[in-house]
Amino acid sequence: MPASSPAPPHADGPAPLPAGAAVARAVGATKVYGAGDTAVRALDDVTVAFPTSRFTAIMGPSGSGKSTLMHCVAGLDTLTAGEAYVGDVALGTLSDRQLTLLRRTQIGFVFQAFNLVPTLTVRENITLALDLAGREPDRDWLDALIATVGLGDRLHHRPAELSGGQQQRVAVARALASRPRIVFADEPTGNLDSHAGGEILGFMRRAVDELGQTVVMVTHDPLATGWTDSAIFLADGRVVDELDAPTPDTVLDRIKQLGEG
Ligand SMILES: Nc1ncnc2c1ncn2[C@@H]1O[C@H](COP(=O)(O)OP(=O)(O)OP(=O)(O)O)[C@@H](O)[C@H]1O
Repeated sequence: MPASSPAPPHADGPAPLPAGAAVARAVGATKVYGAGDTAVRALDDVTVAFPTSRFTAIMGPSGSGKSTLMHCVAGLDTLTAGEAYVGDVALGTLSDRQLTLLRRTQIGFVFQAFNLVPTLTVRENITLALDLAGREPDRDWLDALIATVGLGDRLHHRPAELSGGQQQRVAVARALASRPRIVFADEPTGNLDSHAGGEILGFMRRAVDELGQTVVMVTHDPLATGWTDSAIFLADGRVVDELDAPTPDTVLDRIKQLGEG
């Protein structure tokens, strides 16, 4: 696949952002679930930015607010206070319909469960969202994706005929098919063995390096963080640390320090 400059969003989308600009960000993000004695402050004044064409990990102990942060920045959940932005659009100003449209056109999702449609082929799964939106896939982009996924000979298979790792590669290709501005991955390797997990992480790394994608991944796994450009650490709903060019060793050290702190 040819190397390319940072991927402009799909032709229907907004103008490309300058290099280093934040594709998505949260400013003073606070999320409280419930009320009164049982209220849970899942996010407590979080300010973070996810720069374009970077692979960022969100780490932290169970219950620290990782998924909540991702869901609020991706427009799947709303904040109690503060604001989340995709590009320069403040999500809190959008109607439900506008939010759905923004998610559909600008954001890709990968979840721990692969969520493929069992009756469709690999190729149909990859282009499903585009087909539903009546949009023509960008052929060169799709070819590059399919080559990167390495499933060119499986395009007419159904998900049940693939291994878990292969199914997740299809799910990642599906998330990238519409050339979203940003891809959010929630524990994408959680259901995979370390070999298949490494393949998925390598694939997302290539999507960032070669296709200019922006990827944000929630993970518990220090090994997975080694594939990313930076790691943000949450604890009790707050950002407590950030690490550039993380390695499994530096991440483990940091987790240990945070645990002792
Ligand atoms: N819908 C909800 N209603 C009430 N409380 C919630 C809801 N979703 C999350 N929480 C609470 O908010 C806090 C943060 O949860 P969140 O799922 O964001 O953490 P996490 O870091 O992603 O955890 P894990 O690693 O276990 O997935 C937790 O205390 C959780 O119990």
